[in-house]
Amino acid sequence: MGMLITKHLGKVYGGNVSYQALSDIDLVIEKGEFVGIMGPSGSGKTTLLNLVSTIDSPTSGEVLINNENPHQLSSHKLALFRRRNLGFVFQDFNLLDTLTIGENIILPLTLDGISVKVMEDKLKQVADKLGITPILDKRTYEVSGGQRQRTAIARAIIHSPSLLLADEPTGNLDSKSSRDVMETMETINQTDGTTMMLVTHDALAASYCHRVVFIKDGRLFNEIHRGHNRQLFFQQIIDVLSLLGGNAHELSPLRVN
Ligand SMILES: Nc1ncnc2c1ncn2[C@@H]1O[C@H](COP(=O)(O)OP(=O)(O)OP(=O)(O)O)[C@@H](O)[C@H]1O
Repeated sequence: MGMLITKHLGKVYGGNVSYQALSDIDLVIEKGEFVGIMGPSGSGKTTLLNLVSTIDSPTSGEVLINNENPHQLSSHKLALFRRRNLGFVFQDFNLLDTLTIGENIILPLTLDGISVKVMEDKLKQVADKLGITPILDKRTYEVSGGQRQRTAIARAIIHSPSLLLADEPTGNLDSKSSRDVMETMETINQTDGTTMMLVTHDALAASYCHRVVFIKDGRLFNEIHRGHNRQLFFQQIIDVLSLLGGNAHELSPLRVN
């Protein structure tokens, strides 16, 4: 039984000319799996992420998370569902500059009316796990890009979501910080068993996943599984990307493994 299941999921964007961005996506992600979604620009990756994260609604098919279809919930219940089940990590970190690193991390808990003592304990735990304890009192503009992204990951996991969704988490990072961030995500996946779905153009980032699913023209194209060798997986990812085609600039963020 999958933790995340999409059944015949489809999205047509309306407007003057309607556009079929996703068609018939059947995807099962098991509890504890770490799955990457890749594909050329415009293939529908963000659309898929938006449907799973409930930011947008499907025009056909359904999404089940922990056996529940969030798109059928009332807006109040949906807000609770998101807060309890989902964590989000974005390319541009989405941190608030007026708050410290620590305040940014506990922000989701303040919405749930949790006591200060419990918040402080959780903050300590998560900051230790992510190696950002020394910077908790700094402002977001006083720390590096990698530290900002680790802060964003800390914020995304502080409420122990069952599904962590990441949209190009290494998109604004150099290769060393990308590696740090992906190693952090890998550790969280292994130690907490958090299920993860990551949309990325970055083959290095994708090589940390257990499985990479490729989308082309809004449809599932292929998927490959990682064995024990991440370097080999990286090469296999590059091979599928070249098969998929796309413009040269889409492959430019590739980093050597
Ligand atoms: N709100 C919208 N209205 C109309 N068309 C849209 C909308 N959002 C996306 N599209 C179209 O749907 C297709 C899929 O877009 P999507 O953003 O999901 O692709 P992507 O694979 O994430 O691309 P990229 O890698 O460039 O971010 C594209 O052709 C895009 O132009």
